[in-house]
Amino acid sequence: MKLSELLVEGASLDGADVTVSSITMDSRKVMRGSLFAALKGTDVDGASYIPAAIEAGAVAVLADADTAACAVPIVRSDDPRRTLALMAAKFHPRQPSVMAAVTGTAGKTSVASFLRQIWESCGEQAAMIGTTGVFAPGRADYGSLTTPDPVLLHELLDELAGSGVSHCSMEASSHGLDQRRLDGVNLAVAGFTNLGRDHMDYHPTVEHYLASKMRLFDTLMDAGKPAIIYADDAYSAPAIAAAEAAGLDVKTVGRAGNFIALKRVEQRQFTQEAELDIDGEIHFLSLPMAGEFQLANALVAAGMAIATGSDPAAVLAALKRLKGAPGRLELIGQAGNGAPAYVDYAHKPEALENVLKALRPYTTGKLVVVFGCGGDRDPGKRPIMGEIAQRLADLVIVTDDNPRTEKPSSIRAQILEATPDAIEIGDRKKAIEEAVAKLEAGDCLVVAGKGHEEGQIVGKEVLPFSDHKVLAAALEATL
Ligand SMILES: CC(=O)N[C@H]1[C@@H](OP(=O)(O)OP(=O)(O)OC[C@H]2O[C@@H](n3ccc(=O)[nH]c3=O)[C@H](O)[C@@H]2O)O[C@H](CO)[C@@H](O)[C@@H]1O[C@H](C)C(=O)N[C@@H](C)C(=O)N[C@H](CCC(=O)O)C(=O)O
Ligand SMILES: Nc1ncnc2c1ncn2[C@@H]1O[C@H](COP(=O)(O)OP(=O)(O)OP(=O)(O)O)[C@@H](O)[C@H]1O
Ligand SMILES: N[C@H](CCC[C@H](N)C(=O)O)C(=O)O
Ligand SMILES: [Mg+2]
Repeated sequence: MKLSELLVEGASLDGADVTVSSITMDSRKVMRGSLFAALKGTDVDGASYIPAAIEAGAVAVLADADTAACAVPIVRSDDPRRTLALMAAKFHPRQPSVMAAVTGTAGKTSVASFLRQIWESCGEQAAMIGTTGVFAPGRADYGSLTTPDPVLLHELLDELAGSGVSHCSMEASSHGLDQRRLDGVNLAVAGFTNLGRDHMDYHPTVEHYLASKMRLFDTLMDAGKPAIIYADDAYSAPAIAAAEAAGLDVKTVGRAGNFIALKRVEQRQFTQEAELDIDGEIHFLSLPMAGEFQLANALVAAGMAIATGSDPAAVLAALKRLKGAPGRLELIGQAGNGAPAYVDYAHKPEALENVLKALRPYTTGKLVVVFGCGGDRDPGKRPIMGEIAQRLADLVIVTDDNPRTEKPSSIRAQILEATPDAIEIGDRKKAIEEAVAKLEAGDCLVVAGKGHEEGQIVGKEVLPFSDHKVLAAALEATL
């Protein structure tokens, strides 16, 4: 493709109009004919790799407006990340015709998964892109980033559209939004679940974190398009205000919802029965999963489906058959004495609090939690999560999550500061086995933090590890 055909608003070409055969933001992936996007990152400035990229065959460079001239044409931009995403969208032009993105601190993966399931059940060719991977008819790829980088994302959307996918849900992480990874995605609907403490290692303030999330509404959506907002969160009001200011068609769901109003909910151990008011009509819903937060996620997903044209009756029918996303309050099994054991992806304070509160009503004996915190991530959440576990569980086992490049024992020590009664077992497998061994009839166990993950990151290495497999084996041994 000619460079001039890839040019977008806000970018100008300094040099000849060459033919570009691929786009990349990583000098190590440059091939002959590539456009190399030199981006300022958190660790390094991509501009320092321009000579290496040209050496490797780059025929053009995309960079900051003030970048010095080099041996190849330069596309200059005041916002190179956005320009890169918009150029990638032109280079890979096809997208599923109905694209949906959901943001929020917790619930994105669940909403994206629920929305895909609803669409599928309504007969659509549906896909989802998120933390757990890419899922589409005949395709299940294990994931890495929640929101892929823009080049990969647009390539993927083009591929999905080409394979017949008409509907696609995706997660919009705050990193993804801030780094313009989703720019250029033609969104039909956007969703918001909630806002809590997360990624304070990346965002300087909560306001910055919220503003990053609100890019979904104020930059990525065209005025008049629907925004589905969960109404019962502490941050619902600012999210509604941001969406209204962007001229979106705001529809709210939840107890205070105007689009889908939750009138009543009765929790059972493995299901919940709800009454919903949609357009003045009361509908009964039996959701086949535990945890009121999952009902909140289901309402956001249902709202997004209805707002993009799905029939409300078909959507409600789909909700009755919904499956939880892998590793989200997932019941793995029961010990020989009947005590249930779950895996959950709670790796941030509000999530841990929610999951423990969701399980408490069905626990006649001890509520047992095994968890740790990831290394190279916000250390501030460690004692907060320790305090939550101390307050809401009866037996706490503090173990390792993904230590990454940090010393595992010091991560554990920061959690243990606030959970003095906890047992410390660094080895995650032993911790899970010990927890199962301590289960008595009436107890309930949740292994939190790693959810669907299939590896444990120690140093720079990913060692095979699955909470699901370890827990299932430990439970099996008690039968
Ligand atoms: C902190 C962060 O978000 N970093 C992301 C960011 O990297 P960066 O641009 O800051 O990278 P950098 O290392 O400073 O390099 C700057 C530039 O130089 C380039 N470079 C670097 C070295 C070289 O030899 N040649 C070269 O060209 C890099 O490709 C990059 O373009 O952009 C990259 C491309 O999109 C991402 O892969 C990378 O994600 C890292 C791996 C990561 O761990 N991110 C996590 C924190 C993340 O994004 N998480 C969110 C939220 C999770 C959730 O809550 O669900 C997610 O969406 O997954
Ligand atoms: N609506 C919600 N409110 C509060 N907590 C929730 C909600 N939904 C999910 N959780 C908790 O957060 C965990 C992660 O859920 P999910 O994967 O759906 O969210 P996410 O936003 O995609 O998270 P991540 O940013 O880590 O990918 C769940 O395992 C559960 O503990
Ligand atoms: N997408 C999140 C996942 C964290 C999962 C948790 N197990 C941890 O390692 O902290 C991140 O990269 O921050
Ligand atoms: Mg997710």
